[in-house]
Amino acid sequence: MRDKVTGARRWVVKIGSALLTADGKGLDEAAMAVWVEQMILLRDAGVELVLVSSGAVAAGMSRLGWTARPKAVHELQAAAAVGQMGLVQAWESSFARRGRPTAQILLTHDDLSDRKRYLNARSTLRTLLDLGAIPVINENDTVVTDEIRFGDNDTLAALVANLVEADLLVILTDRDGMFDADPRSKPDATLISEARADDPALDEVAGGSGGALGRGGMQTKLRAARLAARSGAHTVIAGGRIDQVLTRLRQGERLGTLLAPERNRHAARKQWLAGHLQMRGTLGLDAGAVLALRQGRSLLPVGVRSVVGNFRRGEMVVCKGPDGAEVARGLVNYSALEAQRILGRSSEEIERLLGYVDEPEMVHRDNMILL
Ligand SMILES: Nc1ncnc2c1ncn2[C@@H]1O[C@H](COP(=O)(O)OP(=O)(O)O)[C@@H](O)[C@H]1O
Ligand SMILES: N[C@@H](CCC(=O)OP(=O)(O)O)C(=O)O
Repeated sequence: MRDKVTGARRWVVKIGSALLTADGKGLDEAAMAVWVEQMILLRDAGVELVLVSSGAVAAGMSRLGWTARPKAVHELQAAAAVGQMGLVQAWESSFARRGRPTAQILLTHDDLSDRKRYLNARSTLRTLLDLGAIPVINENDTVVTDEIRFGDNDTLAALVANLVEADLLVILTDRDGMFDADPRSKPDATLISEARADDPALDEVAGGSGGALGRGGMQTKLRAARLAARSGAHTVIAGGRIDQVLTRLRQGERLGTLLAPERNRHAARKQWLAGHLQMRGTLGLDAGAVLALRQGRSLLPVGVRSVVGNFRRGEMVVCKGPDGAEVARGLVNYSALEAQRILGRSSEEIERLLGYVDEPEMVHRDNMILL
């Protein structure tokens, strides 16, 4: 199963408060530099990386000289605002020393539930990845209210993994992975090396909550693995203090706990597409195209009769049959303008009509859900 780790091309790496703040004594910049070193090597080897970093509240507490985590929300938010400055400063300067730009992204729940903001966040993140920058993400703690908080960054990291369609979510924490019982209360607990994310037996073992600094504990990490699995990502929960942990994971070493999605990436992606993207337009199909789609084939321009809407390449469209009934939904390979020009034509004609060919299909079957 570790080939899923070695072969992963897009990683989301989440580093929790417990690790980042050297048990509450400010940011552990030496440890951060060691992770940066490894992330630089991964990035140079072609792995696209998104970093989800906690630690703003803990870093802020230390900068403000507070020893106990405050209870009042506005105090937590103030600490986060102070701490976030130090947090991004530390990541930025550490990556910059190795010539990699970083980009700060602070997200709230609304940013991921509102379709338009979701797509905006998605295209910005994709652009940053294309540019080779390392996005550093945290929750926008200063503006969230209790009801809409992610609260723990495990959940945020999983939603980010969905957002960028990551292959792998790596959750680094202060334990070596998920144990078959909370190691705080059972020191002889053993590490679970591999499991399926949806295994109900895991609910029992991940019962305890987080430590003094972190929020989630194993429960939110398990939930995160299940959320990430929805878009087909594997999750590794591993010890951030293990020597060269990221590099060794990449090399296939069986470190930490690997949680596998129940469906393969392909099937999971289709299911996830079904619920997550806004429809941008409609393609009207002829009867032959409807039949082809029902047989599991891709939609070719030749079977398209009409184009409605103003969509861009990569956006979601509805495919309707001659009777107006919805047949499928999928990500379209051509913009509405381009689609208008190639509809009813054979794929061989695309180049002559447009001057280039993106794909021979209007909608590829991998990016389509039949209804
Ligand atoms: N089954 C388990 N295996 C490992 N750790 C567990 C388990 N159940 C609870 N924990 C606790 O979860 C803690 C990690 O979560 P948390 O403190 O939220 O860290 P982070 O800041 O990295 O998110 C561990 O220190 C551990 O005490
Ligand atoms: N946004 C918060 C992170 C919340 C939190 O504690 O997360 P985690 O340590 O990952 O369980 C912060 O930066 O302090």
